[in-house]
Amino acid sequence: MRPRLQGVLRRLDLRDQTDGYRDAVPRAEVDVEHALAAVVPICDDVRDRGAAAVLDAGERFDGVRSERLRVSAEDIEKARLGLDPAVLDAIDESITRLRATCEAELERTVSVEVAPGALVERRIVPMQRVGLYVPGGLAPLVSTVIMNAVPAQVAGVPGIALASPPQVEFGGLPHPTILAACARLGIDEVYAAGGAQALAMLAYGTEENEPVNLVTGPGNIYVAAAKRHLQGVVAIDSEAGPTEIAIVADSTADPAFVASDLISQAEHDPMAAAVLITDSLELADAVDAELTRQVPLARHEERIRTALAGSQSATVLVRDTDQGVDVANAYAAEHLEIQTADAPAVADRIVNAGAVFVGSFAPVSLGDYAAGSNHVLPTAGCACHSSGLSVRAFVKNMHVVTYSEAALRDVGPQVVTLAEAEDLPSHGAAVTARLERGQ
Ligand SMILES: NC(=O)c1ccc[n+]([C@@H]2O[C@H](COP(=O)([O-])OP(=O)(O)OC[C@H]3O[C@@H](n4cnc5c(N)ncnc54)[C@H](O)[C@@H]3O)[C@@H](O)[C@H]2O)c1
Ligand SMILES: N[C@H](CO)Cc1c[nH]c[nH+]1
Ligand SMILES: [Zn+2]
Repeated sequence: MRPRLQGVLRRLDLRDQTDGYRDAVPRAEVDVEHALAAVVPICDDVRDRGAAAVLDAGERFDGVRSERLRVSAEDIEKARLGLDPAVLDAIDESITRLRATCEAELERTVSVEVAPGALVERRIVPMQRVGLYVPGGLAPLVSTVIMNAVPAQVAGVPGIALASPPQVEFGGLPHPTILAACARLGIDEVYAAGGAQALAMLAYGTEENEPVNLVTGPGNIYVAAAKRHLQGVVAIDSEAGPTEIAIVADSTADPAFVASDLISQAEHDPMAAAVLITDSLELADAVDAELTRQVPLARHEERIRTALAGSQSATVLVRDTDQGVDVANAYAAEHLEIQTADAPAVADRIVNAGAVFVGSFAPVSLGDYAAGSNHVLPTAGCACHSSGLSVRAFVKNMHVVTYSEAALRDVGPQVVTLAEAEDLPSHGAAVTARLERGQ
């Protein structure tokens, strides 16, 4: 049965509402919390049985049993040689732009002399070993290799492992374009593993692979749930689950652009969310007409129809752009486009979004591939507390404290006083012992 195509997007009228937007905005019926029930036993099985459990889960969910988890150097090289030169050029452009952003964003070591001879340095150190996840269920997301790997490399991470689902048509290997992108970036530790089992493999380690300190990358609802479950065993970047696009648009927006951008992200997953927030009934009608025209022309029409007809997608009617901004901030979309008069001023008022795309000529698709921004972004409202992937995810801050004897003598009495106030006199004694020795 075909999913409902009622005016393409259902309408939610919030024009009379003045608060409570967080509960009113569209959300998927199945969320990360629900998916945990499927994911926890998979992760536990990988923790307990190692590589065999990863291969079993691959057979069950990806329909193919890989010969082995680690992809051989020969298979990576074969994929590199088979890559279309035009795709290679596009990969290189994407790498160059993202690298420029990452290099500028990398924080430097800061040294502060808080008193004479009293030095506190904030040293930036890279994570030592990270696991990058690249989706491959519905589409081989070669661009996600770039979005994960470039910030890790700019941060100086010495150990990088990457996992992507085994593909039936490639004999249980990840998609060859993904392998070719790995070759281009010099990543040689690649595993044919997808979903929760891949993340558990990276987090716990198996007889085939060493565990990592951090797992990054996007994926479907099961990948997002696995990240929530494994957080603590490893660090994660954010819960970057099924794609979302919200567009704040007024009567000045071009309905054909708005519709094509909604469709572009609905193309990812039947669970993808596409939300138009507008104060213009005329625009809402015109976007529906454009969706009706454009959706049947799309290659992944069924997936798009399902996403647009789902409870997670809607047109939200608002009184004016000010209310639109409030609704957008309450929704905290992964991607937020602003297609209004004076879009930069409206964008300045956005505080919750994974990434913001300003004006008619910055579609989300640009950011997906080659804007120089990162496309691994928090979903399901997590943009209220989490950030998109960047070099910052791949480094730690470490304070390094160096005091001379005179500098310790200077502040020592205060340390002793505070230690006494906390009823921890041995703390104070560790300082007094030094001060008495030097007298
Ligand atoms: N937020 C972001 O930054 C971002 C970026 C790119 C893509 N995405 C999202 O990534 C997702 C890619 O999804 P995908 O499915 O194509 O690839 P995927 O690689 O994320 O997921 C495929 C894996 O899902 C697992 N799986 C499938 N059905 C399962 C089930 N019933 N129970 C347990 N595990 C199951 C399988 O192990 C399979 O290997 C899309 O939702 C897309 O919107 C998000
Ligand atoms: N829109 C996705 C982020 O949600 C990223 C992507 C990769 N390829 C195409 N799009
Ligand atoms: Zn996309």
